[in-house]
Amino acid sequence: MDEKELMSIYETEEEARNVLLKSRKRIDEIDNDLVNLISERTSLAKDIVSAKVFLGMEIYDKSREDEVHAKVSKLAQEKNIDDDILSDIMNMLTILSKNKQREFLEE
Ligand SMILES: O=C(O)C(=O)C[C@]1(C(=O)O)C=C[C@@H](O)C=C1
Repeated sequence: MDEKELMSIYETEEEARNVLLKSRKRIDEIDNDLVNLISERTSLAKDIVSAKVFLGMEIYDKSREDEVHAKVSKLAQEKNIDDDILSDIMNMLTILSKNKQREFLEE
C-alpha cells in the first residue's frame, strides 16, 4: 500500500489517533498475556529437570529442540510470520528454560 493510499484511510487526525491508542492498548494486553505464558512455560523447568535427573538425561535435548523448531516453523508459515525471527524467539524461550533448569540443579 503506498503512502497516498495510507493517507486516505482516515478522515481526521482524531480518528487516526484513536486507532493508534486502541491498537497500543490491545498490544499492552497481549504483551501481558505473553509474559504470563512465558512465565508459565519457564516454570515447568522444575518438573522437567527433576524428571531428567531421575532419567539420567542432560538438560540440553537437541532432538526435542529440533521438534519445537519444526512445529513453530510450520505455525510461522501458516500465520505468515517471519520464520527466522520466530525461531530466534523460540531459541530465547528454550534458553530461559535451560537456565531455570540449571538454577534448580544448583539450589
Ligand atoms: O522438553 C525438554 O526436554 C526441555 O528441557 C524444554 C526445552 C524447551 O524449552 O522447549 C528446553 C531445553 C531442551 O533442550 C529442550 C526443550
